[in-house]
Amino acid sequence: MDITLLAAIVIAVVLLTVVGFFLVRTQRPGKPGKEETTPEATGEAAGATAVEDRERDTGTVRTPPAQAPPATRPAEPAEPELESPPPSAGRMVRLRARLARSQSSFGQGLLNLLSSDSLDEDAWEEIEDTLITADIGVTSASQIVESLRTRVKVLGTRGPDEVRTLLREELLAQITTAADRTVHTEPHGDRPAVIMVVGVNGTGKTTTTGKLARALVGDGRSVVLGAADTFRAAASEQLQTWGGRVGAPVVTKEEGSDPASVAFDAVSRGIEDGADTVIIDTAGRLHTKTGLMDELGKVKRVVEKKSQVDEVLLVLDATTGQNGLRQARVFGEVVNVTGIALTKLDGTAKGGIIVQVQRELGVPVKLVGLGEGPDDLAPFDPEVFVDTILSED
Ligand SMILES: Nc1nc2c(ncn2[C@@H]2O[C@H](COP(=O)(O)OP(=O)(O)OP(=O)(O)O)[C@@H](O)[C@H]2O)c(=O)[nH]1
Repeated sequence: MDITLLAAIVIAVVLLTVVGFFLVRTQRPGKPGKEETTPEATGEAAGATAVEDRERDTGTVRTPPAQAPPATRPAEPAEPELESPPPSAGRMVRLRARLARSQSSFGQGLLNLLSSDSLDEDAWEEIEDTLITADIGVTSASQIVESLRTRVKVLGTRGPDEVRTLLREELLAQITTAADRTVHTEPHGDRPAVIMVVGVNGTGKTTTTGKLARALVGDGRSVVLGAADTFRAAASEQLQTWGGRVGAPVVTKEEGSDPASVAFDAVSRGIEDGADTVIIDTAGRLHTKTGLMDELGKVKRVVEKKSQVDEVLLVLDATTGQNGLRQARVFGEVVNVTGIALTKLDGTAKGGIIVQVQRELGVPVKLVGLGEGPDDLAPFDPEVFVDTILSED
């Protein structure tokens, strides 16, 4: 055999052996190697890299990849049943027992003094002191006493009914103002009415916002709530609970967000939804903190870019007396308060604050809080108030 032919055969055999060895290796199962990478896997990795790049570029929050649905779905949580709150009309009459409990000692004290056998100087002074102790204010107290002295003299006799009638008229003359007590909740055109709820810490703003929303729903209105108290996370949760119970959507943002932006979004949502009323709960702030008061002014100005503000309700705690008046003055300067919601009237005998706050601020008390229950907020009715504190039962 030719030596060249032999060499060619040997080389061919060696080549076939080497190729055969590699072919067998690649078909054998073993550890995942580079050659095992699937196109899908490569695509996923490329996709992930693209997402990461986008995130790096835009700083957006990453959304977790969609999970494959489980074979059997867990049961949907049951929708909470919506409550049907009672309408707002006649609430003060329903809550008169609360009012009688807290205020009637004041009324009865006055009636007893006026009915005493001799109405001498000391007695008149005591009547004036009783009125001042009830936070009615010095000016109003002396006006009431002056007028009563004159009328008692003219009347001559002082039977219990006459005394009651006199006192009723004098108290009503001090409480009734020409100002309108309507809470302006009616939408105008395609825009909802906008109500801002303001006040110092702990007066009951969030509670009043929630109670008012309930009362409006009870009156057949649709309401959107704005949790612009972004300072206290619990306030937003509290409001969501109030809203959830009556099906009122609550616009919120994370703690520390700009309250003006929450308020703006809440009004936008109200317009989109065609809601009747938007109520914005704001953070409690001390009237002495200029920065915080400026922030409140900003919230109102930002809302006004979207819609007029129909009502600014100042929430005052009836138990804080004179301090409440100081707060009212400063808030009035910053946001043009249109009405007072006087809370915790069930917890104090100093209902006379109603007279003083209206006189000082020239703004009517529109709502009164008479308890911690969800429906313990009532439109203020001066006649029911006076009749209750002068009633014998
Ligand atoms: N007895 C009584 N308690 C009330 C009334 N209104 C509110 N409260 C209570 O007052 C407390 C404070 O109420 P909130 O609504 O949290 O007060 P807030 O003004 O929103 O508080 P901040 O957000 O901290 O400023 C709660 O315990 C309420 O239940 C009322 O009319 N009567």
